[in-house]
Amino acid sequence: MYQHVKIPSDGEKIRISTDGLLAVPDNPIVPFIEGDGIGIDITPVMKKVVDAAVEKAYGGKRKISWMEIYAGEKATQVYGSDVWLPDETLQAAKEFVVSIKGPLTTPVGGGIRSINVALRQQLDLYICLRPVRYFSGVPSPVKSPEKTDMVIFRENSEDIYAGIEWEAESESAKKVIDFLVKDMGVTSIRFPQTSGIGIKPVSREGTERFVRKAIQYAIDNQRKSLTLVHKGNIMKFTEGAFKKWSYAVAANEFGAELLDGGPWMKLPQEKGGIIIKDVIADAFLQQILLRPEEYDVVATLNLNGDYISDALAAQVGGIGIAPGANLSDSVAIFEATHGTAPKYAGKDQVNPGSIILSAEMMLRHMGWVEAADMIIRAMEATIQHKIVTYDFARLMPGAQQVSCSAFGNAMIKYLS
Ligand SMILES: NC(=O)C1=CN([C@@H]2O[C@H](COP(=O)(O)OP(=O)(O)OC[C@H]3O[C@@H](n4cnc5c(N)ncnc54)[C@H](OP(=O)(O)O)[C@@H]3O)[C@@H](O)[C@H]2O)C=CC1
Ligand SMILES: O=C(O)CCC(=O)C(=O)O
Ligand SMILES: [Mg+2]
Repeated sequence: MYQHVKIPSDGEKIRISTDGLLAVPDNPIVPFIEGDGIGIDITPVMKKVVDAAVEKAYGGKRKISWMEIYAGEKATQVYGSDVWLPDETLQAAKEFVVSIKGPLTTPVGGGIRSINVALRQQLDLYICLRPVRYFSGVPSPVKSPEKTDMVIFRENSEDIYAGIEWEAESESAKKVIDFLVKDMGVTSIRFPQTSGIGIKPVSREGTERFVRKAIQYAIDNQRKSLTLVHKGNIMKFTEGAFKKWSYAVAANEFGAELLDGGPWMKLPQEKGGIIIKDVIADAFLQQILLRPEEYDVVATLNLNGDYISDALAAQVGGIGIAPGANLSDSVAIFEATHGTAPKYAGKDQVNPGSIILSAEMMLRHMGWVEAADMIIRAMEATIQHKIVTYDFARLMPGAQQVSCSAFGNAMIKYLS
């Protein structure tokens, strides 16, 4: 029973069958969170484009029944001023299996650090999957943006994002520092009286389940390489262990063998002969600009993945068209890489491309590939016709600058 969520009477649930595959009815109920800030602009446009693509692809045989669920500022209006992430939102995301969300503001002074992070942790959405590809015609700060074609696997449940930290000069921080100094023999806290403390948990189990999925993705999608991006030279038992455990999964579970004496590895030919390699995070950030064609699937921890997502998005035109998915072994929540961009909220101005492409990933995940393909073609055609929102128009001579909703309407016109 739901208190404020209205289940559409004309739809059916997506289910997970006994073999672990999705069973998607022709009229699935898909929960959506509108999102804060520019959520009010982009989410309705995304729904309109998706509905039009599904209608066109399946001639009315298939249709999504959208069901609104709440998080962020809208949840506080519906459920009460302290309720940023209602339990029934989590329940609906689990029960209806596939959802999509707009961006959510991090509440100032609330009990929750980030509602996005809380959603990922509470539903154990341990993979953040963010493909980065170039759409021809998009303005980019690099000379050959088409060379960037990567898929980021960002570990989504561990690392410094676990939110284990204590404020400087608090009783808790003092206690932890005392323990570190007296019981653990730590001598390297430079200013113990005034240090805040954060803890970075990275586990073998978390790494293994995550990198297993990333390698399988690389095999299933015929990718050339998988690069582990880490800062293991400095953080040996977290980032370094991530690298070590990941190579071990490649060897023990996928039969990878050392390449030229290692540490790089290669999967057997029947698994695509994919190269498994690693690079230190700072070097990676310069190499993606200098030689992006050398990187394909990228597997990395949470904080590195956050930085890398925005950096790579910029290379192909910015976070206006950067899609993503948060995945567990059962539940999926699709969302854009960008945030709530508050200064543009309600102005019908921003690029709805990120959430539309996130919905495209959702349709593909559901097996509705014809509608997904149509969305990709419509995005390509709209940009080719130089019909773009402000973010692209400011770097694109001769472009026709349109509003967020007009961009969606242009995409609908070019659905084919
Ligand atoms: N998953 C989520 O829900 C996320 C939520 N957040 C939250 O969002 C809030 C704001 O974060 P902030 O750091 O400003 O980052 P944002 O991603 O919200 O915005 C930063 C800048 O990116 C550009 N931008 C973002 N979205 C679009 C779009 N759709 N179209 C065109 N340009 C876009 C704008 O650049 P310009 O000004 O140059 O036009 C904008 O000012 C914070 O509360 C943060 O915690 C942040 C990231 C992810
Ligand atoms: O939750 C937030 O405020 C930030 C999330 C974020 O930056 C991301 O998912 O990339
Ligand atoms: Mg981010």
